[in-house]
Amino acid sequence: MKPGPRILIVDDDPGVIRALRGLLGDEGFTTVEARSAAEASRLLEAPDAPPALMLLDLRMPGETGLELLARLPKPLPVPVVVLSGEASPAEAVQALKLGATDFVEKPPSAERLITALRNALALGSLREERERLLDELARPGHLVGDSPAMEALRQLIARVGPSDTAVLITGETGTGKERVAQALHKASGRKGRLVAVNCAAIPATLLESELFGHERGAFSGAVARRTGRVEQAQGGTLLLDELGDMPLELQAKLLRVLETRQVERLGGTLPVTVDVRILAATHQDLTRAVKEGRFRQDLFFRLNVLPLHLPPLRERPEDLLPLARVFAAEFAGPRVTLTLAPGAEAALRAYPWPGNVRELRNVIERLNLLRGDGPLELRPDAVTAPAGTPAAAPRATLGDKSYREHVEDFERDLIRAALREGESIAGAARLLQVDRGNLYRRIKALGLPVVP
Ligand SMILES: Nc1ncnc2c1ncn2[C@@H]1O[C@H](COP(=O)(O)OP(=O)(O)OP(=O)(O)O)[C@@H](O)[C@H]1O
Repeated sequence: MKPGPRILIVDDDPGVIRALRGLLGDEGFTTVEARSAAEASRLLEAPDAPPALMLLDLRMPGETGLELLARLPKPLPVPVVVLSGEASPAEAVQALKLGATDFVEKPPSAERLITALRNALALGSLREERERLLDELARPGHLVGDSPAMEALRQLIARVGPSDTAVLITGETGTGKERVAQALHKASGRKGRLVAVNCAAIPATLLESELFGHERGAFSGAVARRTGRVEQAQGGTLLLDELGDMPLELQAKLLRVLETRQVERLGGTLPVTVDVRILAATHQDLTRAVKEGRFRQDLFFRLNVLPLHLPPLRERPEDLLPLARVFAAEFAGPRVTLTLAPGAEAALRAYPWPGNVRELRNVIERLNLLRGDGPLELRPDAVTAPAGTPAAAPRATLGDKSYREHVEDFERDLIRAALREGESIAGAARLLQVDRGNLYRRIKALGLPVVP
């Protein structure tokens, strides 16, 4: 039989230790014992078999239980249940503040003690799971997902990461292109930073100086010298996001940087040599953009040496649940786990996810906001009326929606039509006679896909 969880009993009274050892043994736990705080810390640090929980007496000669709790790193290395006879309520509160999970009075009833231990162990493993998930998410560029496509992508990134070749990352909006760029930067081992420039969000007139920098007085308003993003990425990686939206003249300048590895600041005389790895991301079909004369063929060839494609989320259903769990860990509290109501997984798989992983993240965030104190349960209706697809949802009557929601619905329909007709953000912005950067921010705020 598999041995039960190891409990570290810390008590200066050998009689108490004996009694607890018997009681816990009967319940299937194994025990390890310490007669002082110093001995307990040694056992906690033992690298081979750390205990799963510490049952700690507060009153001990020498260092007390409270002093030991105060000294241990936070969060505590193992869940702690405190056990004490004459401890005052103030001490109990203090122990809980120092991270103990529960407090049991001596002499404990067997039932109360065992319940406290089981609860503390369950909470400990939930915390561990949550920490593992959060850790996974926090690692820049860590790609969550169990699909064959994601696995292949991880392998490819490990292989091409260390080279200096430019990479073109393609995929629909929200599929994780920026995250892949972070993964590539991490795998490159390059010492410099990853600098990202969103070519659609910056007005075309400012993009050139943003990228290449300018000397003082290069144009009216250039009151001080400014290094561009390319130079800021020196020794690191430059991500050109939404590259399909870069104006043609700038494409020529970018090609020159790729070929010569030198940049010229606006108004500058001497070129600056740069050691920068270029990554580009786009949701647009660049082959079509080349045919239509919106994108330079030579630049396309230069970047397309290493194309990396991210399939839409609807084509990799194996990633849905792992991603949902990671986002649940990100948004919900430590005691909350994501559960699935009957039919929820089928609903996730049936839904087309036009906003891809970003939309799934929004769904989980909304679910967490709406749950109040209740459980985080994903029900099939969580994805039947998503933001940004009112066509699929029944039209609400006037009374159902606020003024703001009506206006936003109208805005969504309008922008979607402009994107269809204009074929890109730049085209839509021209049709609507608005600034491209502002339009881009509105699209994101309304949860719309940036694809026409
Ligand atoms: N495989 C993944 N693992 C973990 N998080 C992911 C993954 N893919 C996407 N995300 C998360 O989903 C969100 C959208 O991803 P990201 O910004 O990388 O998409 P994108 O393709 O660059 O979008 P856009 O084209 O709109 O700029 C981010 O919060 C990102 O961290």
